[in-house]
Amino acid sequence: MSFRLQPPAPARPNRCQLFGPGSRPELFAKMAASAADVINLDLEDSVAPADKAQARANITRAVSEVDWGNKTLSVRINGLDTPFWYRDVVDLLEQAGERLDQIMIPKVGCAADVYAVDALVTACEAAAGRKKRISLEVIIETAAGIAHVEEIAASSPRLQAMSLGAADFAASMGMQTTGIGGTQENYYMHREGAKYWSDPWHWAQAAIVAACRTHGVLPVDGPFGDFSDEEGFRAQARRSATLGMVGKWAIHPKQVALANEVFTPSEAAVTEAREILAAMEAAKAAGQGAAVYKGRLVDIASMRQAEVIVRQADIISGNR
Ligand SMILES: CC(=O)SCCNC(=O)CCNC(=O)[C@H](O)C(C)(C)COP(=O)(O)OP(=O)(O)OC[C@H]1O[C@@H](n2cnc3c(N)ncnc32)[C@H](O)[C@@H]1OP(=O)(O)O
Ligand SMILES: O=CC(=O)O
Ligand SMILES: [Mg+2]
Repeated sequence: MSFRLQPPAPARPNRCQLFGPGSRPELFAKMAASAADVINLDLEDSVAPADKAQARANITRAVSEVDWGNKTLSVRINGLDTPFWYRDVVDLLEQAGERLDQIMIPKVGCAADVYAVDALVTACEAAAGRKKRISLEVIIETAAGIAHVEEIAASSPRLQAMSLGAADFAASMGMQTTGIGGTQENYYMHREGAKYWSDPWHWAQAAIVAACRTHGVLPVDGPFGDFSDEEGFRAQARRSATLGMVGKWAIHPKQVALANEVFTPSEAAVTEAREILAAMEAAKAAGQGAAVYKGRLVDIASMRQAEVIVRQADIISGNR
């Protein structure tokens, strides 16, 4: 390990973030009753400009009126290039109840974007005498966002999570697709008459995971637009989990169970992780730094790998 240690990410479940437009308040109770760990009430792209004020009022009321249980309650504000975002922050902080946990900033392009929202949140919190410190999450969904991903991950002690927003990311990068996540028809290699599809989101996900893990932020995979394609969602989510992401968005309630399934370590994986830890404890007691587990090498690095899985399972079961 470097002299500068890697800080742990917040110890809270974040397997699924369920989105719903602020302009559809009839969905709020259904969202609250879902099995998602995080609720994202949206003021941004799922709300038409003419509906922004009403959506703000709907959300402000629902923060206190709906029973959100033990979910993380987050509101996605409008981007810093719009005339809406400051009013989103001020109204939420002045009028929404203490139940609000988090504000999501879309289309973040540099650390100063987070600094600006942090400064406004800090002033509003103090002026309104709010007791609970609001946390922040960001979406990386522009060319500038991915180019500055590391400084964004380091931007504020309030920052808890960072998502990849595949739709806006594709648009900003000039990618020739209207697909939101998943396999892209024209992204393949060709060999001996066969096509081998590759994953155009992989490199951005890996950059987000590295930035997040360096600075103790939760890395999250964003939307998968085709909610009728369950296997497509599973495949993308499994890849994200394997890369180190902790969860994925649901843009339809059908996707909540899929995300929870993929981002909850299986019983078999947890059992194996615990067995590796036990094998290594026995090896250490015998003065060894390495051991054989089921015919393969395990050493002290294997303990760190196993601890990732056990920690994730413990966070989800509420043991941490
Ligand atoms: C690229 C991005 O920025 S993604 C993030 C922003 N986008 C969003 O927030 C969109 C969120 N999703 C939605 O608005 C909707 O799910 C839509 C538009 C995709 C589909 O809406 P509908 O046509 O109403 O969906 P559908 O008819 O399949 O709904 C089935 C049931 O789930 C409910 N439902 C639909 N969406 C949601 C939701 N987001 N949360 C909770 N419940 C929902 C419906 O009310 C319906 O309930 P019922 O069985 O009691 O009648
Ligand atoms: O905001 C999300 C996206 O995919 O764009
Ligand atoms: Mg977006």
